[in-house]
Amino acid sequence: MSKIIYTKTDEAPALATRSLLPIVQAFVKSSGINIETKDISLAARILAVFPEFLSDDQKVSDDLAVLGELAKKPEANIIKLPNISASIPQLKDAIKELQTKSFNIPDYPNEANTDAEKDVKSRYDKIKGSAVNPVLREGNSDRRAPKAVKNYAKKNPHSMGEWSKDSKTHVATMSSGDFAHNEKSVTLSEATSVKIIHTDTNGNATTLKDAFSILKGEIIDGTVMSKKALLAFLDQQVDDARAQGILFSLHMKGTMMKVSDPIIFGHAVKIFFKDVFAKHGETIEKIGVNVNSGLGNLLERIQELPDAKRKEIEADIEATYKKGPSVAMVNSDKGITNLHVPSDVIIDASMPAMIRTSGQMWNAKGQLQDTKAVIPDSSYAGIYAATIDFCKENGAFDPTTMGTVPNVGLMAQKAEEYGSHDKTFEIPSNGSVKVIDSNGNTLIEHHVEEGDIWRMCQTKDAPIQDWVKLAVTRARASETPAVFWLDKNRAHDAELIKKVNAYLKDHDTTGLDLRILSPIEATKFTCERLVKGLDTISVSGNVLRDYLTDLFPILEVGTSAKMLSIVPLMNGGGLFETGAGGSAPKHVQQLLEENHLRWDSLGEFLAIAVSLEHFSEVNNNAKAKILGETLDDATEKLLENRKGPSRKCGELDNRGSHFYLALYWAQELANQNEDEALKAEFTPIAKALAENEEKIVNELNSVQGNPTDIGGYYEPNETLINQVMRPSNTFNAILN
Ligand SMILES: NC(=O)C1=CN([C@@H]2O[C@H](COP(=O)(O)OP(=O)(O)OC[C@H]3O[C@@H](n4cnc5c(N)ncnc54)[C@H](OP(=O)(O)O)[C@@H]3O)[C@@H](O)[C@H]2O)C=CC1
Ligand SMILES: O=C(O)CCC(=O)C(=O)O
Ligand SMILES: [Mg+2]
Repeated sequence: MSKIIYTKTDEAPALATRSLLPIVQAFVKSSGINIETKDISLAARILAVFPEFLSDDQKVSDDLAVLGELAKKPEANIIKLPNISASIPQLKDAIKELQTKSFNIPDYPNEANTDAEKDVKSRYDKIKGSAVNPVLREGNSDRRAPKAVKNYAKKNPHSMGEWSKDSKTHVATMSSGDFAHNEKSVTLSEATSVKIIHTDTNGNATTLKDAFSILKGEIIDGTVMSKKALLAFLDQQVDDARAQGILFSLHMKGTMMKVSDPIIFGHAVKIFFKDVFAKHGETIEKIGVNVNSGLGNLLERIQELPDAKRKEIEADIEATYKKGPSVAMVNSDKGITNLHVPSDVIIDASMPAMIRTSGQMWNAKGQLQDTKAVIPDSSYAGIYAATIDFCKENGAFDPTTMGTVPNVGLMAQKAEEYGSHDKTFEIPSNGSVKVIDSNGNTLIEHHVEEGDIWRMCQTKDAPIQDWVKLAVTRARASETPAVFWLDKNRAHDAELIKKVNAYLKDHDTTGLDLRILSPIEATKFTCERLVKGLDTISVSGNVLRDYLTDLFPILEVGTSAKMLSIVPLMNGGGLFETGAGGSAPKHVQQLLEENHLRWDSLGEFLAIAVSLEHFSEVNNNAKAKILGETLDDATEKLLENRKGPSRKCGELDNRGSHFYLALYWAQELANQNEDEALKAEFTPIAKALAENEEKIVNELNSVQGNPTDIGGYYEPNETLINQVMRPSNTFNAILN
């Protein structure tokens, strides 16, 4: 029998699941709809790959692999909540927590020398970073703000910091030597296989990656980030931030770009603290500091040193801060800077948050200050620069009047940069890197130097065809202009543009406004329309999909959590992602400190509704359709009545908002006349929920205000977490 899969993930969304899922299961049970969970949390993914270290009752199945297979089948119907894309510090924390819970898994080897260590490290490296989404995304992305969400934001605008023409905030990006400028791109006219070979200046060749197959029509790119150019750029930016008296802030995607970006992050830490590294380099090396894991790793490792040496290093770090520039802070109370942990500042969320806050970030004193946003590679930095320039010129966007920017994103089958990590290499020595096909022809070649970061990306043809079709379908369905964000002067985009022009001919595009603009031009065009209240679809590649589906939603509706996020799978199934945001670690902290969860499950509500609709179509189940439609109506009512979670302790939180969803959903089901059985079932439930509203809300809100314990962070205790997330006996009894 076909079923809906609901994913168990991490942090705030996983907490919310413990409250929301029992409600949804209770509502759909009588309609022959089975909702099953699959555990793709970081903890479960770790346990799944180390069975031989676990006792039989500790072993877990590899649910991610199961879902990866399912995503390729027509019966797939998966609701995917955001999960942790773990940086090394997060991975190590999770390992430590599991070990204290008597899971006898191995440590993460900082350096792997023996075969056994290499094996352990390679298993962990597959779990690291963005390891879930790319496996499930067997389709392209269709993300937008539903009308009800947009209308709610217009009537209840979120705060927007003002912009001044004299703001010193700006984006700093490289003008040569980076990935954007060194890119070479080829479209394969026939299927082949390629290997990646490094040859040093003495002619010694090393295989970086053994032959792997490339499909006919596939686009492949190779490019390189010059270490020399990067270091010079970073050094210059530190000096310039100091001279201008603004914050230094680095914005990377260390999670999805899990090989390249931590290396770049490490270089930034070293350059920023160059006096410290110059003086103590040897000691730092000896105690095994991994600077790619951030300043946090250095501060942790020096605790092992004798007191005097440690204090000396700490004093030199202090001196660097004093000399300036000031660094943007993640948490000024705790002294955590942007350079502490690579996963604390993730560009898709961090840049829009800054733009929403007048282009300012927090300094060490806890005050907002103008900022230099350092985005080394220039491939996509220009969109933020253009948005910032637009705000300087025109002032902040106005959520009560601005239009909307839905996105159609090319992401299927690990498209573009986000699939490049297994083909990204930190170059060991000067020489060349070549991509060579099965006939021995060199397709791409770069001269490289020691420490450069070389990478290759792939984009398959079938996903491109599907993406063009999705763009035309969406432009037609919403009668909205659609812009392909592609730069004819960039090697990869030039190849893609040829395909877009060819595949657009497969569709009826009469009357549609479709254009191709460079990302910077597209930003200007879109922003100019936005302030006039006009909508524009962005049709973009994978990285811009990620950036744009946070940037515009955060400006328009305050958070990307409110987005409808559909992935029509290429083989006919449906993957319904919830929102476009992440796992919000700050929200867990608040729950632990004061038992208030401000996570908004709106994205989940929207995803469940479309999943039910998809289920009804595939299984010819009319009840599922009614459940989906009534759920959407309930969500709209919830927005109208402002029953979303508040940020403040003591007020309605995530759990309370779920109660209202249940109340309104039951009422909608009781009020519909299409299905008598559902009406009869939900009439008394709606009545009971309404009669007990005050009592239930009181039971849900009165638990707030005290610290709470869920018995773990990555692997919480099931009993405790369920108790915390379902504290109303009255509500639970009605659901049962
Ligand atoms: N699809 C996925 O699986 C994704 C996973 N991630 C992962 O999430 C983690 C955190 O990433 P980060 O970049 O900080 O992004 P987040 O989206 O988690 O956080 C940014 C901020 O957005 C707000 N926010 C996000 N979602 C919600 C929600 N549902 N309800 C209310 N507010 C929300 C919160 O603001 P405030 O605190 O002000 O309330 C939050 O602090 C990382 O591990 C990252 O890899 C990130 C993006 C997508
Ligand atoms: O997979 C991840 O790490 C995050 C994904 C993401 O940010 C997105 O797809 O919007
Ligand atoms: Mg994102």
